[in-house]
Amino acid sequence: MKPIGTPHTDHALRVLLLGAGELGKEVAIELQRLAVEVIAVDRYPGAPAMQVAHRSHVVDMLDGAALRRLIESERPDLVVPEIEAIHTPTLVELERQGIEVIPTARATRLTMDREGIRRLAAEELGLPTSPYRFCDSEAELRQAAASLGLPLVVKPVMSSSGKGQSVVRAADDLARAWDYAQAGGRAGQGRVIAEGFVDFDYEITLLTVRHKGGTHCCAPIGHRQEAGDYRESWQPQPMSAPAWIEAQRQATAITAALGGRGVFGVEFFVKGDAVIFSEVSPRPHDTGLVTLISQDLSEFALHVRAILDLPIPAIRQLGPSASCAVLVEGHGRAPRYHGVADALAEPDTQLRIFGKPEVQGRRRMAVTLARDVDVEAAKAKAIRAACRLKVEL
Ligand SMILES: Nc1ncnc2c1ncn2[C@@H]1O[C@H](COP(=O)(O)OP(=O)(O)OP(=O)(O)O)[C@@H](O)[C@H]1O
Ligand SMILES: NCC(=O)N[C@@H]1O[C@H](COP(=O)([O-])[O-])[C@@H](O)[C@H]1O
Ligand SMILES: [Mg+2]
Repeated sequence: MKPIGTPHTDHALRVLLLGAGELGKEVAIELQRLAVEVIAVDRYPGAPAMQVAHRSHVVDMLDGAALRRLIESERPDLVVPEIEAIHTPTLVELERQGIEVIPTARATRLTMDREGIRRLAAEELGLPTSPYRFCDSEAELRQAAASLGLPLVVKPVMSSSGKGQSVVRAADDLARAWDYAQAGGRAGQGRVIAEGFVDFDYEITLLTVRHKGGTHCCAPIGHRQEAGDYRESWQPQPMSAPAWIEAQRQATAITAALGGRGVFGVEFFVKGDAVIFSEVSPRPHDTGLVTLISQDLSEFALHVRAILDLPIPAIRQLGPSASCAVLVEGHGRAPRYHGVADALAEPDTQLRIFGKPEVQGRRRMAVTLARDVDVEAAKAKAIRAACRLKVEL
């Protein structure tokens, strides 16, 4: 890795962020603190990370030719994907030509497609997962339901944050689930995964950092999801000793198979001592926003240290903590935020407002963060803060 230089000069160390949402904004801030030049890219202007980057581009990252032109003109030292919806075959080609992709181009290709990561985890590494089938038509979905049984979770193979995802509890719902997945998938029509419903006690994200000194799993993050999107997360989630050991084993195995350096968000379902792999993000995870208040080095700071080949000698926990997503529904541009003072009135409370320029439907616009004597108290405090924030569209 060349040394850190001075932004806006020939000596700058330059990072290109593919995706400029709330997670990228925090990564950009951490890079800015070290005088790394940040170039933020997204599909729309005014995206959160663009607001704190040195410069930005609006590009359709699913367009391989446009992505190649952008990367070849910027010649960044590191390409850091922040979302899944990227033309990853182009990243694979560019990596062969010497462009460094975080964590690796192959990891971004495998994880942008639920089929790639599921086959790697279940079929190559033998990790326990929900039973599953891939289906290309409603008829195949019916066959999957007959063989796997109900309930089933149906998801487009290319989607995130629960888009196009639904739970089928009765055979009558299969047609609706198929249509919903077709409308909600990122690349339009296409393949779905049908997964047997896992009846878990709780679910976790294990933030796993691969860095020059080795691999480290952060304390487990518990979270609650609604409609496939996270609502609250907390750290640490209490776990039995065998489940904790098994989750770390699986997280180490899947991240080693993906390779490269950086933070991964490894998602598991836990039932008793049984740990079932769900999926993994080869980048900071939304449920990991809680680490902005729970750790001395947040997942964003850890990602930056890992990708710049800097040491991570210790990660300190600051106390039981929680985050609460602020979802806004409606239609409007340039929202205004009321009740910020009320939201921040209690001790050990923080807020991040992402600065997204508009809402069309439902969108996560902010997150509240809280620390308290235990995770239940922290969660209640984060929810109270979120309720006090009023977003005017
Ligand atoms: N097979 C399953 N059994 C039970 N619950 C499930 C199953 N699959 C998904 N879920 C629930 O739906 C949530 C979202 O699923 P998943 O993580 O696969 O979607 P996603 O769109 O990739 O979300 P994100 O991008 O936010 O991680 C899970 O966290 C879990 O709560
Ligand atoms: N679960 C994935 C996730 O949380 N991704 C985060 O949401 C942004 C997109 O938000 P938007 O849909 O509001 O533009 C992404 O850019 C990323 O920061
Ligand atoms: Mg998920």
